[in-house]
Amino acid sequence: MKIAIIGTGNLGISIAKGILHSNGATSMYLTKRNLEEIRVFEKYGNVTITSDNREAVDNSDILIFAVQPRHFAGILEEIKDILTEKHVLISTITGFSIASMEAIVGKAQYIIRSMPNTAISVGDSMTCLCSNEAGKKRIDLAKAIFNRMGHSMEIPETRMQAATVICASGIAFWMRLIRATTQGAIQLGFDAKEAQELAMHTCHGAASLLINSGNHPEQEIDKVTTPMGCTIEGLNEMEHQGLSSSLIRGIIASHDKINQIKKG
Ligand SMILES: NC(=O)C1=CN([C@@H]2O[C@H](COP(=O)(O)OP(=O)(O)OC[C@H]3O[C@@H](n4cnc5c(N)ncnc54)[C@H](O)[C@@H]3O)[C@@H](O)[C@H]2O)C=CC1
Ligand SMILES: O=C(O)[C@@H]1CCC=N1
Repeated sequence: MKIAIIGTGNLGISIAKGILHSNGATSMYLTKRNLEEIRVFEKYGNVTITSDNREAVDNSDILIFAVQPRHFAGILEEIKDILTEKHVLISTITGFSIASMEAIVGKAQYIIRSMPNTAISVGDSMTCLCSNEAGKKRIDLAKAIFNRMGHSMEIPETRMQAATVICASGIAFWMRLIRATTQGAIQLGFDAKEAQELAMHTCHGAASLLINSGNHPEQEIDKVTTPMGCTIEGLNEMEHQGLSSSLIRGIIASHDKINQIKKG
C-alpha cells in the first residue's frame, strides 16, 4: 500500500503515526509546506517527507488529504492533471462535500470522505466513511485501512457533519470530562498524577463495559447506583447542574459552527 498524506499537521501526523504503528503502508509520503515539524519521520526507511504534493501523488496510490478546508480546493487543482485510476482520494476535510471534490477532479475518480480522530495515532480511532458513486468500488479498501487503526462505520454523506462533532471533536469533549474528573480527584486528596490515572482508566473501563456487553449506559449505571447511596447522590447533583444538557447543547453548537465553516 503506497500512501500519501497531503497536509501533515495535527491530524496528518496522527494518521502517519497510526499507519506506522499498524505497519499499514509499504511506502508513505508526507507533505507539508514547512517540513521542520515532520523531520522526525525521516528516520523511518519507508517514509519520504516533501513540500511537493505532485511528487507525493505520483508515487502513491492512496491519497489522504488533511489540510484546512480553505486550502483544499487549491491543492486539488494543483494535482488534478496527474490523477489516474490507480488513485483513491480520501478526504478528512470538514465541511467539504463530495460534489465539490468531483467538480474539480471529476466524477470518475474514486473519492472517499472520512472522519477519523486523533486517537488514530494509537490505533483507536472511530472513523466514519462515505464515498461517491465511483468510490463505492474502493470503500472496502478504505474500511480496511481505517480498521487497522481502530473502528470504522459507513454512513451517508448527510451525516458527515454530525460525525465530525461526535467522533473528531468528541476527543476534545471527552478529554475535558477526564480533566474535570481529575480535578475532582485532586480535591479529594489524590496527587495530580494519581488523579489522572484514576480518571482515564475509569473512563476506559466504562467504554469497555459498553463495547463488550452491548448494554445501554443506564443498565450499567443501575448496577452502580446503590439506593440512597453516594453514586445516585452525585449523579443527580450533576444533572441538576446540567451535565447532560450542557453536553447536548455543546454538540449542537459545534454542529452549527460547521455550517459557518462551509460558508466561509
Ligand atoms: N485535528 C483533528 O482532530 C481533526 C481534523 N480534521 C480535519 O482535518 C484537516 C486538518 O486539520 P488539522 O490537522 O487540525 O490542521 P493543521 O492546520 O494542524 O494541519 C494542516 C496542515 O496542512 C499543511 N498545509 C497547508 N497547505 C498545504 C499545502 N498546499 N500542501 C501541503 N500541506 C499544506 C499545513 O502546513 C498544516 O501542517 C481539517 O480540514 C480538519 O477539519 C478532521 C478530523 C479531526
Ligand atoms: O475543530 C475543528 O474544526 C476540526 C474538525 C474536527 C476536529 N477539528
